Amino acid sequence: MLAVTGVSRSFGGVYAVRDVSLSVADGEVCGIIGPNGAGKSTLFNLITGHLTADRGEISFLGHRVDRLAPHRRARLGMSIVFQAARVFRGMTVRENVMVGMHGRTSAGFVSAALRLPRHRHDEREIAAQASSALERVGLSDWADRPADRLPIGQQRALQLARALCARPRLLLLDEPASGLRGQERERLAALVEELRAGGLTILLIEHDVGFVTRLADRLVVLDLGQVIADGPPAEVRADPLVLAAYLGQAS
Ligand SMILES: Nc1ncnc2c1ncn2[C@@H]1O[C@H](COP(=O)(O)OP(=O)(O)OP(=O)(O)O)[C@@H](O)[C@H]1O
Repeated sequence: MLAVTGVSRSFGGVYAVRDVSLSVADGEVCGIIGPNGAGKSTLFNLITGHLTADRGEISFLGHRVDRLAPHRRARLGMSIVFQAARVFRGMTVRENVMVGMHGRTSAGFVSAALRLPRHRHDEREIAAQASSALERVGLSDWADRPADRLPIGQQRALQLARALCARPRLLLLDEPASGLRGQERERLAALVEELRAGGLTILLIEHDVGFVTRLADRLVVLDLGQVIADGPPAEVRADPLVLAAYLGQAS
């Protein structure tokens, strides 16, 4: 589904990502881990299109995407949940999910402004899709409540619902467990497991190695911008190179 081949990116002459290759198969959950400064965020942004590579190729569903803007990659089926994403205040949970879906409907802005029948049909369609996404993430009971009252764990679930509305082929999660503790983390892990069981392909970068080990079919480990291990989580975690890279890391 996704193939990254020989991708490099440097800042001020220093490599953040160097000659990285990895692939994600259909239905797979792939985790990218690595110590601080390893290049995880840079690689994530290269895949989403928020950064461009100096060298290398990125293909998604058979299309070369490495020169495409983020919204064009999104249109092909990449959907991102950003780490720092917030909910919109003053809106309900359902409205938060519906926002952003309007641009994707067939009727468009003019018909929306004039409130033509097609627009009303689209509105119903959008509301139905939002409800189904909220059900998928277990937020149905919260749909009509103010989004900013949600606990942080459920705000993360809301962001997932928003991403699912785009019917992604590949879901990209940026440190989904950050800021979550105990039960909230468990709930999010269970949710990602459910999405995986439903056949969704997921790529996540994560600081919390325990969280990602449990969820991923495969782990790719970066250190100093390069891939130092790639394989099943249990194997990768026992790899001497990986253990050495994490040695002396405080977190
Ligand atoms: N916009 C930038 N300008 C200059 N240097 C950058 C930029 N983005 C990243 N870097 C550098 O590239 C290297 C990799 O950073 P990156 O943020 O990708 O690592 P990371 O693995 O995500 O780290 P962390 O876990 O701390 O978030 C670091 O040395 C960082 O300082």
